Amino acid sequence: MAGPKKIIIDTDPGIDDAMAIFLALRSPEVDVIGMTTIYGNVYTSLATRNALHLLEVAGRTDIPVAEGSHVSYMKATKLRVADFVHGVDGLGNQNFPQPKSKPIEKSAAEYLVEQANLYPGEVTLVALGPLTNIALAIELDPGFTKNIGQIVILGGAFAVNGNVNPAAEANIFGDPEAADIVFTCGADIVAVGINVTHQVILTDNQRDIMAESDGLFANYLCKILEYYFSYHRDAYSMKGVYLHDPTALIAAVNPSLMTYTEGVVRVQTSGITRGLTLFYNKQKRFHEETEWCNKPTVKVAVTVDAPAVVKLVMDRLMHS
Ligand SMILES: O=c1[nH]cnc2c1ncn2[C@@H]1O[C@H](CO)[C@@H](O)[C@H]1O
Repeated sequence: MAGPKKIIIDTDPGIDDAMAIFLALRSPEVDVIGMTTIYGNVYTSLATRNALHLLEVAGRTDIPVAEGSHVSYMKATKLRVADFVHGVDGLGNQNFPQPKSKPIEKSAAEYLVEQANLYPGEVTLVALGPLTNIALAIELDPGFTKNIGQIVILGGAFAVNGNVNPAAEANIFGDPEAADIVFTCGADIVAVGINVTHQVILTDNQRDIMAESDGLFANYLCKILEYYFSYHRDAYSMKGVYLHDPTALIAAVNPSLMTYTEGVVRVQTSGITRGLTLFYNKQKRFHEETEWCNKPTVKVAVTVDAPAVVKLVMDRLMHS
C-alpha cells in the first residue's frame, strides 16, 4: 500500500492558512514535507515568520520552510496585502513571539524544483496564496510541470464575483501573470475557487464548540479567528467565516468530497477585469484560432459536500 501523499504547502499565513496547515498536520492521508512562503495575506517576510511560528506551535520544526518571492512575477514591488482580513500580523493581532527557527537557504522556487526532481510524480503542491513561486519554479526548470505530481490551487472565481472586486479573487489578483503561466503549464492541476469555498462556512456556534474542546490547534485557532470573524461580519454581514484554505487542503486530503469539471483556464492580465479567471469547457470548436486553442486542461472544483468538509476540519482540529 502506498504511504501518505507527500505535500508541500505554499502559503501566506493568514488565519485560514493557519487552519489549513494545522489540518494538514493532523491528516494521516498526507505527509507535509515542506512549506514555502509568499506574499498575499501579508508580505513575504511576515509569511515566513508566521509559517515558522505555526510550526513551532505544532512542535514540527523538523519541517523545512523556504522563503518565497518578495515581488510579483513581473517584478512589481507594490503588492496588495490583505491585513484588513487577517490583522497586521496576519494572525489576528495576537503579539506572538518571534520564532526561533529559520528558513532554509534555498528560495521557494529552488526548493520546489529540488523536491519535484527528488520525488518525480509524488509531490502534491497545495498553493494557498498568489502563484508567483510556482511560476518561478516553472521558469527555473521547465521539467517541473512533469515532475510535480499535482498542484492544488486555492484561487479563482469561476462564474461568480471575485472577493477583491467583482472580477477577481484575491490569490489570482495578487499575481495574474504568474497565475496564467501556472494554469496553462500542462501540470496536473486542480483549482478550488471561491465559487466552492464560499459554500464552506464555519459558523459562530461551530467556533464555540471548537473553543470548548481541549484540542491544542482548536484553541489556538479560536483566538486568532476572532479577527477573521469580525472581517466577515463587516464585509459580508455573516455570522460565520469562509474556510477557503482548509477546503483547498481537503481537495488534496480527500478529493472525493468535491466534484470537478475539466477545461482550459486563462487569466485576464489587464484592464478592469485584471485577475479574472475564465474557464473554457471545450464543448464548442470555435472558428478562429485563439489564445484558448491547444492549451492544456485543468480540473476545476464545481460542487462540495460542505457539511462533510466542515465536520472533517472541526474533528481534526479538536483532536489535536
Ligand atoms: O476580501 C478579501 N480580500 C483579500 N483577500 C481575501 C479577502 N477575503 C478573503 N481573502 C483571503 O484570500 C483567499 C481567498 O480568496 C483566502 O486566503 C482569504 O484569507
